[in-house]
Amino acid sequence: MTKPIEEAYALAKQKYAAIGVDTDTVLEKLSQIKVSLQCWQGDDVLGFMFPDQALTGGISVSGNYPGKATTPAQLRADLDKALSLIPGNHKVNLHAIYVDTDEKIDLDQIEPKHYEKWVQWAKEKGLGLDFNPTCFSHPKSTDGTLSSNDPETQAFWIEHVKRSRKVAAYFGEELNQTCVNNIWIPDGYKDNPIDKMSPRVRLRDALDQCLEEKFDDAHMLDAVEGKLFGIGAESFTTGSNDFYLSYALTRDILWTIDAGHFHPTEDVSDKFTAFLPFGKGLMLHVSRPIRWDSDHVVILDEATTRIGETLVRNDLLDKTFIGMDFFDATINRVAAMVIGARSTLKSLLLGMLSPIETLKDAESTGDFTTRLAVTEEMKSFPFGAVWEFYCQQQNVPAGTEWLTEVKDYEQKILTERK
Ligand SMILES: C[C@H](O)[C@H](O)[C@@H](O)C(=O)CO
Ligand SMILES: [Mn+2]
Repeated sequence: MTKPIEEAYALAKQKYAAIGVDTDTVLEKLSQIKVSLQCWQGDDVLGFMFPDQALTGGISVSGNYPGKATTPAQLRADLDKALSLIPGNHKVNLHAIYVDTDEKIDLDQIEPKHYEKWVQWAKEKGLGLDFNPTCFSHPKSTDGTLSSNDPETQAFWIEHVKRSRKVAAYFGEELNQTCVNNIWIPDGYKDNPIDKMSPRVRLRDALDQCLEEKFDDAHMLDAVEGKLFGIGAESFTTGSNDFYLSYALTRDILWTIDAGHFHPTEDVSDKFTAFLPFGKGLMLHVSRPIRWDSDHVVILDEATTRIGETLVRNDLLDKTFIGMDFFDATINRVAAMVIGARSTLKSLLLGMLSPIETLKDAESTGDFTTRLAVTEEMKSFPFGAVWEFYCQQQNVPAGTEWLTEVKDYEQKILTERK
């Protein structure tokens, strides 16, 4: 422990204690939270199955920063580096295309054995894993996937999603913790469709087939991720947010809320308490949309802060799986992971460091003056001192020192990659 960090924490602790917040308890609580680090930030969403296939599905990565991972071993090394700079014990989120096998297989052939090395690594590092079927960047995804009106194409994707659920359940069993299997498809139309019903009925029925096999909730939970629009599907998204909200509620599965998948002025955090009185639980894709679903690296902006605050203030952490979803190739990809994860954790810490009961009391007695005054004053409380102490406690660099480590890694490892 460095002395200045300890001293600053001692002062901060007193200041928070004066308003009824016990910082030691807060840090203990924060250390229990897992965020799921999306592996696809490490290689621009290419994966190892068809790495030469262009990224499709209306999502896009910009930039060409040197050193992206091109093998599973490289990606794991990058994740190791990133995780060593993020306080706490977390999960890694894989897409199906991140197989680690010498076999030449297609998406409708994946099996748990193709991901064994990921599981072995996760066990060694004490990590959890999440999973996603990859319903894009594939020759069969150009005209729809699960909602395709071509029975052969649709059957291919149903098989892929069924197999993805088996892989997810295998992860959960092996790692003894829930693996979320998140289903997102890019199906939609560039221009106004005439028939808006049939694609959605096909999607509903296809999903019902995918979900037929039952798994233990302790190992695998299904989640469905809606979206407003994608590039090339601006007029109609089959798996829209309303569609999946209804689907998740009626099938008792998780609803995935991606921060970039709504109208820009919507407050995504406001959706948590609209869904959870009825729904099983949420999966979050914490992201940063700039004008569109641009998947910028998460920072501690107002939207992210509101996500953290809402989860904490409303006691939603037990029902919410927190993942991140961004991919930026204009900066060092390992740094991107670290920045996004640290910022997400900071939003949770900020939420925990408020005098929630005092604020709730003020609100329930109609004292909105106190509610506004205290929340504003909290913004200049010594949150940074608590964060730095937490980093130190968790044996990760407290401040920008982590960047020195990433720069060093870049020089020694990333720049050597072809
Ligand atoms: C890789 C994608 O981000 C992802 O699977 C999906 O979650 C999404 O957000 C598409 O916009
Ligand atoms: Mn997403």
